[in-house]
Amino acid sequence: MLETLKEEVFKANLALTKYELVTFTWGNVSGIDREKGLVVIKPSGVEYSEMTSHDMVVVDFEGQVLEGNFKPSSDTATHIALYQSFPEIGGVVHTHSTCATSWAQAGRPIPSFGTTQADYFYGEIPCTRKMTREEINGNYELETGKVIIETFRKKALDPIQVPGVLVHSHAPFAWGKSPKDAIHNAVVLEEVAEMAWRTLTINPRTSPMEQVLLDRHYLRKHGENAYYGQGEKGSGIR
Ligand SMILES: O=C(CO)[C@@H](O)[C@@H](O)COP(=O)(O)O
Repeated sequence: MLETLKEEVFKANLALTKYELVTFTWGNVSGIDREKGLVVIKPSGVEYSEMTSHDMVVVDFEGQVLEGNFKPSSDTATHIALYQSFPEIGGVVHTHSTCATSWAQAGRPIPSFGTTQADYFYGEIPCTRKMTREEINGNYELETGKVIIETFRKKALDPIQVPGVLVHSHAPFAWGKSPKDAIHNAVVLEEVAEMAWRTLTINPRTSPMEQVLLDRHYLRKHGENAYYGQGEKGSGIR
């Protein structure tokens, strides 16, 4: 079942190690088949070096395992909540990458200080509120998804324009049109988290970049008038 998507999700999970976004098994990637309404996700706690594409787990929107020899990632309910609320996304990544996680632990959004971030995120990378005791002791992973969605709704953010978030006291989630695209955004998120930290170390009073520069960089790579790269006008960066 869903062999192509399994291969795609497996390769994306391996990319987490290639880009040094995970320690041990602290991360997961999933992909969705929107037509079938099924999600393919990494098995929980299985070493990346031992994993094969056949170990990927197929779940439905209720989190029921339809195929797979392993239990799905412990974060499956968060991934499903994001797929349900953000209908345009096709892949989700969760990591505990060092710099992005440090911002999440500090409970601070990552300001848009420069064009590296502006090329991928149309503004700051938000941080959720702290989760309540009831949320943590309840259906924790589902509630994690809900607090992300609440953050985007309250700030009126478009998940396509801002393809990632920091979960307070936890770590980042990123997403994209596909599992590969989500990995791309997770890599950028970690890079800009480190750059922002260093920027504030050099100058604690650094202000966010000018809106005109943010617009110029984001919009030349995304949207109908995008012109960056080799594709047709409007095809965007990837
Ligand atoms: O945050 C955590 C654990 O606290 C998980 O995201 C991480 O360890 C990955 O778990 P899975 O192997 O995907 O179940």
